[in-house]
Amino acid sequence: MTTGSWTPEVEAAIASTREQVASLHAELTRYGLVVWTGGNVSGRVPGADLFVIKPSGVSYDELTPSNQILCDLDGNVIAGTPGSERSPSSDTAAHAYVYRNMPQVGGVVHTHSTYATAWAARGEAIPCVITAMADEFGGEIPVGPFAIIGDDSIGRGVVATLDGHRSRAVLMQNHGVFTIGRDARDAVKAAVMAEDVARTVHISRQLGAPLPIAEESIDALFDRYQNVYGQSEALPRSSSAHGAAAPARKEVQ
Ligand SMILES: O=C(CO)[C@@H](O)[C@H](O)COP(=O)(O)O
Repeated sequence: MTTGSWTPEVEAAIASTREQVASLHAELTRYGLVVWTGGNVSGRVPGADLFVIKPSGVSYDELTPSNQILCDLDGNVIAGTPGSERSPSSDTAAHAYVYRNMPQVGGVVHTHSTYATAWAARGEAIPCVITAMADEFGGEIPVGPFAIIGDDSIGRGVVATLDGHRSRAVLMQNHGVFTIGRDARDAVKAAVMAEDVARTVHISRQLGAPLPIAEESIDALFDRYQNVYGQSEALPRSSSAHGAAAPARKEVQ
């Protein structure tokens, strides 16, 4: 365990990240991506070598900003901080490895969502056969290696698969989904959309052979969705029942 004292700006960033990570866990249950205490969300603290992650095995309806766990980028819990009396998520080493090796990533999510995990169990990438996949993932959702939980081997598999890949989601073989994003909300969106397209493509395959989309069309769809879709940053944002409108999308490399 390490301890720390920070500037008022970093303290504020820590508090804001705790709020965001705690509330985003409710999106995983809202969209049916997790059961019991499975899955987890983490968020990098802007301006600091820190991230916030859920406590291990704690019921989703008990998660609050103050019981999220603050860690350094080696996955060490910061002693004396709120929540530090509990053990962090069992995937903390994986999340930490991603943050250390993908500096552009601001959020990481893990689920065992049903359809995406069924594809992971077969070790098969989800082919890009619907425009929603081109929009969100810029192509297929790839498969990462089988890796046992508990050290950074899952994180190594996530980084090895996604670094330089347009997809923000990876199907870790025989395990489940890991997603990355520019922040925790973006990573949660990737997890929601990964399960949605996994279900659609699965159903399509039950009816017959889905038709591929030409690469140039995938590129055009991805570019439009990442750079044109939604509201410009300059326009006033309207909040919605689902929270503030998503900011203009930027591609996570
Ligand atoms: O995949 C696993 C367990 O096999 C974990 O990711 C759990 O799904 C969530 O663990 P905690 O975050 O509660 O420790």
